[in-house]
Amino acid sequence: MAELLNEEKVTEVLGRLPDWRYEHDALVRTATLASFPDAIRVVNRVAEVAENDNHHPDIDIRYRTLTFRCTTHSAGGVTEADVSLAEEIDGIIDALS
Ligand SMILES: C[C@H](O)[C@H](O)[C@H]1CNC2=NC(N)=NC(=O)C2=N1
Repeated sequence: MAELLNEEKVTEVLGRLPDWRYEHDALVRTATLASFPDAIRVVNRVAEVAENDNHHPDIDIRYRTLTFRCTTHSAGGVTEADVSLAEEIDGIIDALS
């Protein structure tokens, strides 16, 4: 079972992930892209990475604005897998913005 991160560790992680926040047992980030196709390109790339990692974010798509929620469903909260996925999502957004 993946180990849940405690409050102190989550705080430390958020220091490295300035675009993310901790909300209801998940790391959450919102990003607005230049167009709807650009947003979907980000979603498609994240989907490939998530599938490869076997760790999937919740994704909310509203026109150009994406909201990613990273939580480990099987653990009921944030684990290292969510931190890694958040970092990968940041890289994809930076690369496709
Ligand atoms: C069977 C499959 O490995 C599991 O359902 C994986 C898939 N992706 C997952 N993604 C996330 N975020 N949490 C999980 O617990 C999880 N479990």
